Amino acid sequence: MSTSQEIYRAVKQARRYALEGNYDAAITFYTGLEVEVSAYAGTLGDRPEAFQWNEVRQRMAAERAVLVELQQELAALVNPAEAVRRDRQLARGGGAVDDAAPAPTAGRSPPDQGPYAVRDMRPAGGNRAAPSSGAYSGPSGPQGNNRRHVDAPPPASDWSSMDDYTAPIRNAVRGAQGGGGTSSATVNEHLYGDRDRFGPAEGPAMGFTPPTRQPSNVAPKVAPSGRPAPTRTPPSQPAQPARQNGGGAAGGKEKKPPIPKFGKRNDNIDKGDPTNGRPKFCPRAGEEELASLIEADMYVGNLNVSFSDIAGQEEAKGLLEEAVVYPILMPDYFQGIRRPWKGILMYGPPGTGKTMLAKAVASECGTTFFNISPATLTSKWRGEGEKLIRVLFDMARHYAPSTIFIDEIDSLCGQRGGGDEHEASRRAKGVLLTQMDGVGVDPGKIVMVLGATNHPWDIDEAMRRRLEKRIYIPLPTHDDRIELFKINTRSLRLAPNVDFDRLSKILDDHFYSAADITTVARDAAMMTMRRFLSDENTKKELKLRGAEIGKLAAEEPVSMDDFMNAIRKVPSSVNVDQIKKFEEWKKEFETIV
Ligand SMILES: Nc1ncnc2c1ncn2[C@@H]1O[C@H](COP(=O)(O)OP(=O)(O)OP(=O)(O)O)[C@@H](O)[C@H]1O
Repeated sequence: MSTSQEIYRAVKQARRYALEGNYDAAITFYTGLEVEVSAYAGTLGDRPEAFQWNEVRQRMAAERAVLVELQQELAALVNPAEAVRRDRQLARGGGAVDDAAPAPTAGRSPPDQGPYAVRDMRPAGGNRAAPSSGAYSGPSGPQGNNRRHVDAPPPASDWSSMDDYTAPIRNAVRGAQGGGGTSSATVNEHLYGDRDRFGPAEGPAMGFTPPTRQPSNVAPKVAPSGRPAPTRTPPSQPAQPARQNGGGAAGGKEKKPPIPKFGKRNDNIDKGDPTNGRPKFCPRAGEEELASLIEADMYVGNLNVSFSDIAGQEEAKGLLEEAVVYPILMPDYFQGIRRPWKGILMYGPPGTGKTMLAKAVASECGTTFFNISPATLTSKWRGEGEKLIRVLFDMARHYAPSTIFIDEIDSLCGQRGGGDEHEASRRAKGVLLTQMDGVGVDPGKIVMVLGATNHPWDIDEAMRRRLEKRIYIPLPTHDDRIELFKINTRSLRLAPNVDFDRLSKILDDHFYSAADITTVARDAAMMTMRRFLSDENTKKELKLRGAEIGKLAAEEPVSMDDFMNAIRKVPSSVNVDQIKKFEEWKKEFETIV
């Protein structure tokens, strides 16, 4: 077989790998071919064929450069750190960093590979031929075989098909480079119709101000497989993605789910549908499981907690209203210097209602609520934590306006650098910080990060800075305790001697949390049953007349003594030292309002 035929076949194979997206294999092929062609041309001296082969080698190098560029763009799309690196490089005026393949040097094989051995990076199980079977093993060049005649390369028209393979993606890449935005964001827009399809790149480190834009009415096109299909439209003809919610007038705004008036429940919300009628989030291939894990912790609309269920905490409610609810209700006002806070931290002793407040906020303003525990992010998914966080923020943006609630945020973002800090959780933390930097970038997609902690002093400085608004959730006051007793005994019959004011005074200076008072009320409420069952005869009849006895016990009023006994039995779960520590931290770190 002639050299030209072998090389021609090998180029076709390289292009096939490129078409399949197996850029690693294609680049390796090209690199090997360039070496071989260069060596062969060198043996031809001054013959015209040598010139022709050198031209072919240059063409191969150009095609390889396109692939290297594509590979870097794709890496940047999925990896914010890579995106930052690329953006910096582009800002410096550099082109693609060709670190994926060495420059061809005659007679030298690519590093770490046998001549032209191909490392297949494609996922296993796909419809593909084993690359090793088709790998180009080098032409029977002058070094290896006796060459009987000099081959000229095939005619130029035969080499022209590479463009067909990569044109759509390359157009998107070029559109990005010429489009004025971040390259990865613009590529996202061209390919997927959504600039932050894979989450924004690192904010401040990029060295540019991310452009603000109107709320997106762009939905990714959905391929039959259920995954978004690339919008293969050249930059001159911007993609026209399908409109969400079944269409609407051109240029119309995205139809958002109705936002209930503050303080009222939104009964129109479809509680059975976590997407609330919106197009379902399409995870990237391989991230479906992570997306469904997050979906399990995702709620829309009414979470059955309203501000009126929460006793006291009036100041905290007011601050949360201003920090979370109003920006959603008045997005145009909360722009520029008034932009919503990146993150809000609720801190205070345990059982003071931090979780309830987060749920009430989400219920009151109809946001999508993601209740993520650090355990989800770090334990089972150790190593996947970074991806999980990125998918979480992707989903939060997709279902915006959203609230991401991270309870015990200190356990995820504790003081860094300790020797025992697991590398994976250090990386996960880094991704969380980066994503938080990106939440305020798009005013059309409000995502609030609401953290809660009982140990604010354990939160590291980087996270503390991003949790810009800090709200102390203190122990209940005298009046709050009265309200707590009232809320918790709404369904009970109370004896006329029950005096909540007196009970609250008894608890003064004893550091009872709201949860402690709830336990006291619950315990008191059980006293009527205990009284009934202290009678041995009634106890014996329980199996026969259980329902009837239960009804009688429920009708029995709960007395003041019941509450007093309950207080004796239920100790407070907070002590004076803890309160002092909170107040010191508050003095040092709480935002002044
Ligand atoms: N302000 C409140 N009003 C009414 N009930 C409350 C209040 N605070 C706490 N509770 C009661 O205490 C329980 C625990 O509250 P919640 O989980 O919101 O507290 P937390 O501050 O998040 O606690 P932790 O820090 O331990 O997670 C609630 O289910 C509720 O019964």
